[in-house]
Amino acid sequence: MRIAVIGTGYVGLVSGVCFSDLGNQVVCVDKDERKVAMLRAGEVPIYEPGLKEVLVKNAEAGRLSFTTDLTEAVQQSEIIILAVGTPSLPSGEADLRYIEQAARDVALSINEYKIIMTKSTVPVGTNHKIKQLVSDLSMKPFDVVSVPEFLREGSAVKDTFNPDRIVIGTDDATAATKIIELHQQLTDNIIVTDVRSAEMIKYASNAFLATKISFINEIANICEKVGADVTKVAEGMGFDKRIGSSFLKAGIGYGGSCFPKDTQALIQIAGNVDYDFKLLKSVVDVNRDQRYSVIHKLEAIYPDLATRKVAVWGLAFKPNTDDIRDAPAIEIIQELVARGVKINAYDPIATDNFRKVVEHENITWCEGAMEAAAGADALCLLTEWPEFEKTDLSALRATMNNAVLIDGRNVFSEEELRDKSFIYRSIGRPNMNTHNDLSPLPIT
Ligand SMILES: NC(=O)c1ccc[n+]([C@@H]2O[C@H](COP(=O)([O-])OP(=O)(O)OC[C@H]3O[C@@H](n4cnc5c(N)ncnc54)[C@H](O)[C@@H]3O)[C@@H](O)[C@H]2O)c1
Ligand SMILES: O=c1ccn([C@@H]2O[C@H](COP(=O)(O)OP(=O)(O)O[C@H]3O[C@H](CO)[C@@H](O)[C@H](O)[C@H]3O)[C@@H](O)[C@H]2O)c(=O)[nH]1
Repeated sequence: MRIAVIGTGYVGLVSGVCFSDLGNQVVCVDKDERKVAMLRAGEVPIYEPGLKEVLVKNAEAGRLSFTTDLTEAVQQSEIIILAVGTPSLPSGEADLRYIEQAARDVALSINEYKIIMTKSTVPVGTNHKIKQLVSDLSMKPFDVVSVPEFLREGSAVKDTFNPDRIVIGTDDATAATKIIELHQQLTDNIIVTDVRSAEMIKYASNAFLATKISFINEIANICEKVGADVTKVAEGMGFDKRIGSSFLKAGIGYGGSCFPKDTQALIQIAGNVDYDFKLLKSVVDVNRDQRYSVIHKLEAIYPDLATRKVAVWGLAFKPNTDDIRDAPAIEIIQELVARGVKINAYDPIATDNFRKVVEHENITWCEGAMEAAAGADALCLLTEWPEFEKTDLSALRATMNNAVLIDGRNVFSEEELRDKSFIYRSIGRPNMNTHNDLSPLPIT
């Protein structure tokens, strides 16, 4: 099939690469000339493991190309995939200006029958609006199909080639057949629904996963007070197939370009039809508070926190990505800096992106983990990059001014820390937090 993908963010790029790898002819369109020039040169504008290899392979095979010329791309394709951003407005509602503009651009370019397949996450009813918008501008035949995307950053290639399911929302049987054909090599779990249900499946899925995270974070907070270990609690719960073990990792809360935005949007979608989504509002509140748990733990150790130097390991919202959109590290570092704390920050990949959003004279950007820890009064681990697990804790203790470790992602274990003389705080693991055997060094 001949496919045009509009937007070369995570979703557009990975979809384009996947469909070309399946033998289709794919052209990816972006209005950002810099991105298109990079992609044409075989460079990938985002850090996503495995993406570059498969992109270059398909580009060299002549199945995948990149352009800024939307009209030509649309005219030569049968299927047009909309994969542009739908960020949050200040109200929390999804900002539909990019998807509406892309739909208009497509409408003005249609020369013959097209299937417009929306992969962007859009509020319920948006695909009907897109249909209206296109038919207002074009007399040519077309169908609009909602195919929400479920990939995760950091494992986007694997997720796209091995999806748990494909959801196809359409009212048209012919379009459904064509889109099923496009995906049938990927999975047998293809669910065809009406358009509104497909749109809702995406929001409901993200809201449910966010709920699991806020739930386990609240359990963690109670564990700290009653003397239980949340990692054991989550393990014990996860063996129950009805609960499942995934998305039960307690920490400093969820971030990223999707959960914060999509939970807010669903609250708004509900509000627009006079439904007060109380549960999801609490999920969002819990998540906001959870980010501050790191600061509360620091304050409990250092009443004079403002005079201290704190190392931060991890700036990206999760490991294996350079994406810092709504990363918990942003709010945590901004709050510490506002209090006068000096920060040594380090991330293996995301520092350049982070500096575009947070810049302050009290922040020193470091090239390595040990460099960041040198002379610090405390170290906060905010992203569980694999390299942090391999830390030589004796060397870490020796380089820090005070051996205080706040582990926001429960990376280290009690065994590893025994006899290392750290004051150690993690999330929901009270035994370690009060363990006298750790013989903490006196704080200077
Ligand atoms: N990032 C994810 O992991 C993920 C996963 C599932 C779903 N989604 C959803 O997919 C959508 C895209 O997210 P993303 O993170 O991949 O995108 P992004 O915001 O990183 O990139 C969007 C791209 O679209 C381009 N663009 C915007 N308007 C255009 C137009 N009219 N013509 C050509 N190009 C245009 C922009 O220049 C940009 O490069 C969002 O709705 C998001 O919620 C994202
Ligand atoms: O047990 C867990 C799992 C995740 N997180 C955090 O949750 C956030 C999101 O993680 P993840 O879901 O792995 O990454 P995303 O790339 O944001 O993917 C989510 O958002 C995408 C965009 O909608 C969807 O496509 C995916 O299915 C959905 O998992 C990150 O900050 C994680 O640190 C936790 O705190 N605990």
